[in-house]
Amino acid sequence: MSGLQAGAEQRREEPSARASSPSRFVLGLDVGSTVIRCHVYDRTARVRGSSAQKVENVYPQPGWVEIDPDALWAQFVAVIKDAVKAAGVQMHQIVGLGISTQRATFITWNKRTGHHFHNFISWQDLRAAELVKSWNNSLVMKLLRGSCRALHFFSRSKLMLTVSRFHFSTQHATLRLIWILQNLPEVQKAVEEDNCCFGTIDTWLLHKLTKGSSYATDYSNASTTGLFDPFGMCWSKIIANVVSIPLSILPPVKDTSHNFGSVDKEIFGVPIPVVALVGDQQSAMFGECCFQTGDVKLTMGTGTFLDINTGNSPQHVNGGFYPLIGWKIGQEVVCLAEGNAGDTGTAIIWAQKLDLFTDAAETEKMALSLEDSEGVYFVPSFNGLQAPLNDPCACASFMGLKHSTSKYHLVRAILESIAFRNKQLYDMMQREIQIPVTNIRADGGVCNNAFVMQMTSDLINERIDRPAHFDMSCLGAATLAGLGVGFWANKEELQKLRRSEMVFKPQKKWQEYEMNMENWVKAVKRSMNWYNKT
Ligand SMILES: Nc1ncnc2c1ncn2[C@@H]1O[C@H](COP(=O)(O)OP(=O)(O)O)[C@@H](O)[C@H]1O
Ligand SMILES: O=P(O)(O)OC[C@H](O)CO
Repeated sequence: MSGLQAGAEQRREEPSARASSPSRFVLGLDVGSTVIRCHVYDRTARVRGSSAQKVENVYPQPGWVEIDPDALWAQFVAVIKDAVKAAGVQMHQIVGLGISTQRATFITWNKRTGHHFHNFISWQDLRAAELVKSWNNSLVMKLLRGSCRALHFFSRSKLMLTVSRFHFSTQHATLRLIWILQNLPEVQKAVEEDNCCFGTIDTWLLHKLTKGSSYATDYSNASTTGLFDPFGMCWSKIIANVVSIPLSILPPVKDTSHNFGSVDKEIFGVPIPVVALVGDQQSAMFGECCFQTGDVKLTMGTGTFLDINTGNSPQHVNGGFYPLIGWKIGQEVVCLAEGNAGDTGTAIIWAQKLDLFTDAAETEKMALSLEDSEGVYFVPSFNGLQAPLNDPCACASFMGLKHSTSKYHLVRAILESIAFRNKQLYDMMQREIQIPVTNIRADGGVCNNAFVMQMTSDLINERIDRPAHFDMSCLGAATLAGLGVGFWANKEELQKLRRSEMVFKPQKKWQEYEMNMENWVKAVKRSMNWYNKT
């Protein structure tokens, strides 16, 4: 959320909307990597009250990123109470709760006592980088890929093709979980005694909200762990067998919009039903009403996530874009292909901490006050480089610094790097996914920035629509929940409620950026494999 200066923020909204007050509401929550927020939505999908708090990541060692589950739980409960209060409504008026979460961040806990064994291990955490490298180069994986290639040749099975190209990544939960099992004997012991539960944030929040009576995840979250087979729509026996993760520690997978159980009465005074669990990118896709094949959304939050709706069957893996389940509602399954860049908002926050500016909103004017970055390039790689380069050992860097370089050039170079990464991801999507793009819609905190939005539109030569409210993960979770309890009738109704704030149209030709982008790519290449050299 832009302008979140203090630890917390509460907003009261739109008195005109209040006048026509319908008496029932749904809550949409987004547990992001930077911010945890809750909005109270009325039937017109207007926000009636909000609350947000900054997520405190813990960095116990370089490359390690964790979240304290007790702190997160306290914040989760607080933002719900504060948002409902800010909306001026009562808890009993809330008909359902939808929760969207950062994905593949996981925890394990003791099945009998409910106590967690360790902090959440974030999707940004790099502790498994060595494991990833050795597994990807292992004989087992080479044999697996080779035999699946042969099987695909005879069967034309998309699953076989996907496994033949499968590579682990640190963003998958799989090898971070293996790291935990190898390094925390207590967890390994619990697994052996059938006393260990694995959960991504959605599963663990559900466990807390229902005081241990519900244990589940949804298809969208499961499909992002790296342990799921989107073709069979179940946990992947192949991957689990290869790395020796017992399937018994994984939660049952349910529809995205589903009655997951009710919040224990002691928490909010009334038993609110939890009616949607959804991964944040899939949720943003739903909130943006990207319901048709070819619809694209570009989320620029902590990281950048570019997703395309690929219809009702998953695409096989081609290298950079990975197949995911968008959502499953009854018989309807919508699949996505996604590519991502790990460092977007993280670069803005880093620069802010260095006092290059005091508020992220200033960056736009700083960049626009210059003709160009004077040959300064930034490589956004605090968390390694994802596809198409896939290098967890790349470093973040500035190149081309001069005596004349000011903080304005540095800020412009950071913003340009976000747009260049967008272009790189968009080109990869076009190469790998043979589906014509219909609409492109942006969201996430960094889409506040008109400089980044315009430059991205120029670079990809497409119109990009920015919605009126861009907390799309909250809206997606709320609308998935609302559909589940009949608050809204169908997706057509949701489409009518969607409000666009601005459409960015290409203004400059790609050729005008070509040389700069080539230089930026050169800087990126020089930053690769850095941590192997030291
Ligand atoms: N005007 C802006 N220009 C650039 N970055 C911005 C702007 N407003 C907010 N941000 C950045 O957006 C990020 C937060 O985005 P958000 O979507 O809320 O994150 P997440 O959902 O990943 O927690 C922060 O890094 C913040 O600095
Ligand atoms: O926290 P966000 O919004 O950047 O999203 C994180 C992703 O869900 C990780 O897969």
